[in-house]
Amino acid sequence: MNTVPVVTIDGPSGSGKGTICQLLAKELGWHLLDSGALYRIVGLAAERKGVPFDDDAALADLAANLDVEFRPGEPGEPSAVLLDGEDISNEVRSETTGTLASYVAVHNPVRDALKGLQRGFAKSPGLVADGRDMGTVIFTDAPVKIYLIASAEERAERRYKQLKAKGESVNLAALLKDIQLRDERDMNRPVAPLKPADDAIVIDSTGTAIEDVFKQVLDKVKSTILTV
Ligand SMILES: Nc1ncnc2c1ncn2[C@@H]1O[C@H](COP(=O)(O)OP(=O)(O)O)[C@@H](O)[C@H]1O
Ligand SMILES: Nc1ccn([C@H]2C[C@H](O)[C@@H](COP(=O)(O)OP(=O)(O)O)O2)c(=O)n1
Repeated sequence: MNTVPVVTIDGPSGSGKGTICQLLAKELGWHLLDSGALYRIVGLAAERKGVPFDDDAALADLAANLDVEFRPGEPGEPSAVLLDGEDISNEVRSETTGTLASYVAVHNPVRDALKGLQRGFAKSPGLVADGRDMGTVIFTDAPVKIYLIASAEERAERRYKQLKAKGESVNLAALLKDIQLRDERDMNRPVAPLKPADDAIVIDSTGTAIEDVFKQVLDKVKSTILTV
């Protein structure tokens, strides 16, 4: 039984998990687990080391022995990610790496290899956990579970604006297609598929401002955890 309070926020790509998790962790002064970053790092490491994406044993070995370090960034900035001592922060967050992550994430041995590492993030005073299976597999007894969704069209638009702001050349139709393919792979894999936990609160953020989504989540956390 986990005595450290955990809030899980799961959902598809572009639903706003990362944004809401960062705001919440900052507001509460809690730890943050970006579980997607772990799958991204395994995907990137596999590509760099030439490990085939269907070799689940070799991928799991890679996941279990990652030489990875997270260095806290400036206030408001994401932390830097170092793989084998090299700063890979930019590659880790690219759309291509998100796709690689969703390929390695279908393998049960890879997911098993990352379980202990993820659960180790639950430290006092609390944890906000961002991912696909935080509420259904990793932190099943979390007192607050949120499942964040938005239409695929709006998620693609959000990504388009985000990448454009970073100066990347992007194509909206291609982004929508990528999002739909990733949804399909994440939701239909046999192990830990993306779906709401039975006790999750589903929030549809389509057409809803970030501040309003955050308020809904914070109200729920306050009424469930912070009053007991
Ligand atoms: N409710 C919202 N309305 C509009 N834009 C949003 C909303 N939530 C998130 N965004 C924007 O969408 C982009 C993707 O959000 P992010 O939090 O990275 O999603 P995820 O972690 O689920 O992939 C970011 O640029 C973010 O600012
Ligand atoms: N807990 C998790 C987190 C991510 N994954 C996989 C599936 C996702 O498509 C990729 C990338 O996840 P990530 O949350 O970083 O991606 P988005 O920011 O939502 O685009 O990793 C997973 O299987 N389980």
